[in-house]
Amino acid sequence: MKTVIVGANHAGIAAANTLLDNYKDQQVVMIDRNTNLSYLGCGTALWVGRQIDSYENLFYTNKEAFEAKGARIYLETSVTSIDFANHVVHCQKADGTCFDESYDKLVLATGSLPISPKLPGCDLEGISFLKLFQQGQEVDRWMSDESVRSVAVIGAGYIGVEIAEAAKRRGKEVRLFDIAPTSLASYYDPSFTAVMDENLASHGIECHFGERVVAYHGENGRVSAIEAEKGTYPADLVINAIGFVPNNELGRDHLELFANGAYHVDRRQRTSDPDVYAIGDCATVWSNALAAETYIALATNAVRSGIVAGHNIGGTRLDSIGVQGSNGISIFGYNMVSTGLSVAAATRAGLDVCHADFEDLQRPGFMRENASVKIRIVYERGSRRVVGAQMASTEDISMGIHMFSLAIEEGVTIDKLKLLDIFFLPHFNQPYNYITMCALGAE
Ligand SMILES: Cc1cc2nc3c(=O)[nH]c(=O)nc-3n(C[C@H](O)[C@H](O)[C@H](O)COP(=O)(O)OP(=O)(O)OC[C@H]3O[C@@H](n4cnc5c(N)ncnc54)[C@H](O)[C@@H]3O)c2cc1C
Ligand SMILES: NC(=O)C1=CN([C@@H]2O[C@H](COP(=O)(O)OP(=O)(O)OC[C@H]3O[C@@H](n4cnc5c(N)ncnc54)[C@H](O)[C@@H]3O)[C@@H](O)[C@H]2O)C=CC1
Repeated sequence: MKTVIVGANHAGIAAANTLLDNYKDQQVVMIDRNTNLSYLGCGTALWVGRQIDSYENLFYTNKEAFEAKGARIYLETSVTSIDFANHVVHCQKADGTCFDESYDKLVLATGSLPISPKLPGCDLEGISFLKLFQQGQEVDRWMSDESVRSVAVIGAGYIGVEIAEAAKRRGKEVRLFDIAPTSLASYYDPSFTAVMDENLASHGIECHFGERVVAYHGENGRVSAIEAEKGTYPADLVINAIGFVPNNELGRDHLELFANGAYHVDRRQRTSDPDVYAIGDCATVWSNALAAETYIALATNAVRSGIVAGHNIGGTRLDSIGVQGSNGISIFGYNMVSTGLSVAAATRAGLDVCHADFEDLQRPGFMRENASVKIRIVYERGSRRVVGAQMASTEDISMGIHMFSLAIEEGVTIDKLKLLDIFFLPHFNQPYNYITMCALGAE
């Protein structure tokens, strides 16, 4: 059996490794137009902000590793089109030479593309995105340029907030814009985003939320300012981070699509064409919180969907168990984690939800080291099943959110959480843990 995988980043890598490590009869061909693979984009802000020494360790595999496993892998090679009827992938190398690859099974792992604000002046030099390793290198070069004194970041989602912190850590004047009224509005409710906004402002980032950018301005072909609804501001470097769209350029005319253009897949990652699978940022996911298909572009989803597709192609039936979109962020030492739906997201999705809030110290007051933890649990009014949770603290609260992820996945109710067995040890938490107290406070 021959499987061709288009896209050899996180999702494609997971599918290829699953096939190569478990199904020795499989012939695997991987094709990617980039010069590199496995780059951890999450490291860009850490490296640009000099929180890690270099980008060297932000790659976790390479071309040779797949060749050693018997795969054929073509980098700097674009798939230009696919003949789905005859099972042929048309490819073009960087030097212009073309070749075809036939397939028995095809995996589309073509990921996502950054949304580009179509604004006047968008061709000026000094306007960047932050999707690729090469773009991270470009931004780092700009940050090292003394003439770059002010940086404007458009989009205060995860990428925008993280790169704004990085620019501040590099001593730049930083302005952060978003059309939403707060940062991180897609993931957290206002009582949480307000704390992040304060954290950003207190570290010197000028936040312009609820303010749309309308144009870039420049001199001698280089950006020098951005114009927004409430004013024009200096900007020697602009970083666009206003979200991703699924990259469906190869299959949109043949395969069934979700509302935002992602390939519709079933729980085995199969598209509407039985010989074609789609994984990662170009495909939909099943949300256990929504109990519906949706789109959540995360490396964690990319990897898991690659594993599921790999096993199904290899001959082992494996259904995706769905996702909760668990995610986290840490900005100037303030940590926020969330899973499932915020009240705002649940309401937008038409769910009738309630929520319980609580805030307390992590440990008993007699402990020398301590910090406050905010928590919100979101649950459906009728079924009382947990559909989301948000937590925030300077403490590492990441392990707590994994429990909520499992609770959502398994349909656990808020009432079952009230007396959940949670250990007590003063080093770690309080006799009445904030999860217990939050759940007990539910109506
Ligand atoms: C700055 C940044 C920080 C992030 N931080 C996090 C994080 O902390 N946690 C997290 O979970 N997620 C994070 N993400 C999101 C995560 O990187 C993506 O969800 C993940 O990369 C999706 O993997 P993928 O393989 O599906 O798609 P992609 O990574 O987009 O890879 C798709 C691949 O397909 C190739 N390709 C596309 N079309 C063709 C074609 N026609 N021919 C040949 N090759 C093609 C591309 O070259 C690319 O290599 C971050 C993203 C960015 C940009
Ligand atoms: N820590 C993590 O888990 C990380 C995850 N990622 C993932 O990568 C993907 C891309 O991240 P982002 O680009 O940050 O997308 P995002 O969806 O997280 O944020 C985009 C932001 O841009 C804003 N926006 C949209 N249009 C705008 C406009 N015209 N002007 C100003 N603001 C506008 C939105 O309100 C939103 O706040 C996301 O799926 C994200 O989850 C990225 C970085 C870190």
